[in-house]
Amino acid sequence: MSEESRTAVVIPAAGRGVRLGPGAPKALRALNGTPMLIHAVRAMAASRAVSLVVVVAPPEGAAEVKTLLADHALPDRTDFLVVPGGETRQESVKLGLDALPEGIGVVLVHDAARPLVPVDTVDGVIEAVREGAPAVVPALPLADTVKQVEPAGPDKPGAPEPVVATPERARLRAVQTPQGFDRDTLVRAHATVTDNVTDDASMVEQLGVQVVVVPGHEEAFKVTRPLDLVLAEAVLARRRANDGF
Ligand SMILES: Nc1ccn([C@@H]2O[C@H](COP(=O)(O)OP(=O)(O)OP(=O)(O)O)[C@@H](O)[C@H]2O)c(=O)n1
Ligand SMILES: C[C@](O)(CO)[C@H](O)COP(=O)(O)O
Repeated sequence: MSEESRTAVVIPAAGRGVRLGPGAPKALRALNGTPMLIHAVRAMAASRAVSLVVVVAPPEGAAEVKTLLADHALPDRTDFLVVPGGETRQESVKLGLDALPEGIGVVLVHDAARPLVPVDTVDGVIEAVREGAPAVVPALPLADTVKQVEPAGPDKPGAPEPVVATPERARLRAVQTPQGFDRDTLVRAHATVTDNVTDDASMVEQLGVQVVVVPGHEEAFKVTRPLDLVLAEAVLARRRANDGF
């Protein structure tokens, strides 16, 4: 592996988890007794291609996150850094990018809120970037039909919303993380794009750079609402049962 193709992962973990309900910051909440963040860090460090993981911690929680990383078994081949996060996911990712050392050529951005992504998905994204794609996102086809609506607005919750269009489902994909990038492309996107967007790949799209999709995985789902915790614990239980055979 050339020095320039060394791969780092930035894990934005500074969100509050409002949609999950009251409690600790989402990344620090437990899944089967282990913080979600530790599951996510292990999922990234499971890839032999990953040499550095930068965790972007809740702003007041960097010391706690450093202690968590020290207290849990993690692969020796991977280095870890912790930096405090920002007000938005975008700001947090930028703070993680700013902490990257020289010699990293490929950067993955992975939500702490997707703790169960399998290593094959991580490796698939890294491989596509190393083969020359500047921006790669894992994604799945949709199970539901999607409608574009005229949103009712926050002051009218539950009000009927007029449908504007029904995009052709076969052309849509639900995008996951880790999203992988050539480092210079992602740094340029974060230096250029000022709109608040919901993923890093759309910032790269705004530069006019081609983003490509590779297969995602059902277990890379994002823990967003309380029911997702139930699903995550069921996935962990199934993995444990399968390991037992
Ligand atoms: N200021 C922020 C906001 C979000 N994130 C991270 O971005 C990822 C995706 O965000 P999301 O699932 O929306 O997490 P929260 O912002 O915590 O959720 P909510 O919107 O329900 O508060 C999470 O790993 C979250 O920790 C972050 O690092 N910094
Ligand atoms: C980056 C992401 O996970 C891709 O699906 C998603 O856009 C994050 O959205 P969130 O609202 O910040 O959870």
